[in-house]
Amino acid sequence: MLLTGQVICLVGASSGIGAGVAEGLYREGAKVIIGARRLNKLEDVVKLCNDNHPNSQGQIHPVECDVTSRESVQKLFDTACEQYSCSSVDAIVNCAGVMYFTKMKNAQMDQWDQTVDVNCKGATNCMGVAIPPMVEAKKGKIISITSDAGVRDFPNLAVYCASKRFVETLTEITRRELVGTGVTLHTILPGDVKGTDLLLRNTDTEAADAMGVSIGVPVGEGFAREQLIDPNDIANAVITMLTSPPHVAINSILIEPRDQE
Ligand SMILES: NC(=O)C1=CN([C@@H]2O[C@H](COP(=O)(O)OP(=O)(O)OC[C@H]3O[C@@H](n4cnc5c(N)ncnc54)[C@H](OP(=O)(O)O)[C@@H]3O)[C@@H](O)[C@H]2O)C=CC1
Ligand SMILES: CC(=O)[C@H](N)C(=O)O
Repeated sequence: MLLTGQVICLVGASSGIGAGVAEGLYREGAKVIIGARRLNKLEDVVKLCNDNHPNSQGQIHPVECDVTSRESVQKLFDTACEQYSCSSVDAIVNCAGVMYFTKMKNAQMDQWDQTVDVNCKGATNCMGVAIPPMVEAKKGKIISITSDAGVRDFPNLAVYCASKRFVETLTEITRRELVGTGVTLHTILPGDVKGTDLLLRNTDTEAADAMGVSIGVPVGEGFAREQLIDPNDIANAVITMLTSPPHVAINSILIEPRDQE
């Protein structure tokens, strides 16, 4: 097992990519605290990990967490330290995010607010909570799942693309600021990942139709292009970052379906 003994906080783990990353970390023997708002779905993830990997030396515990609240993120971090008897964690992985296709002329302002709150403020809350104890401990990795939208322009996703660029910029500047402290920052930029809940709450059918995607269904359903990557591919990218040799920092991984334009 590649991650035996590593203590890892994982937020946004109740479905999709985060649930897949949780399984990968557990499979590799990590001690994981998983967080999200839907506690019942987190409990399903714990059960799935135990059922699928009965011989793992890993541990996994669910904690209700809303990344838009700094107190809630602090509670999750503190729970990890108490549960696993440490003053900091080896890594925090942030998979929490929302994505809404919206045409700017349709002014879906509540969805824009939520995008900024979860994607941007969620990232600053994770960093604000994790960086001070990590610097004190002289070690720690902060991994944010952003998107290929962090480096590519997708029409009908202006606020989402901007939110992902925010996290890319935040990460790169913080990474440079913390050089020499032992704390490193990383992003994973996925293309389309199948089977996740990301499009379930979309409502702007005009924007979705313009992109040729179906909303209200798991990502991938109704896509013209069949080949997509899956959450386990992202889990493997996270594990690659967490297991690099000490003198190496894999700062970013852009990972897309081979045939995505
Ligand atoms: N699927 C894809 O094609 C791609 C996804 N991504 C990114 O990956 C990340 C995960 O998305 P994906 O797995 O696809 O979608 P899902 O909708 O399946 O997962 C989103 C996760 O974020 C959590 N979340 C949302 N709001 C909050 C909140 N306020 N506090 C805590 N957790 C929250 C959800 O949990 P809950 O609702 O229980 O709180 C859920 O666990 C997102 O950042 C997305 O932008 C990037 C590129 C491609
Ligand atoms: C821009 C995209 O559609 C990307 N696959 C994402 O979900 O972030």
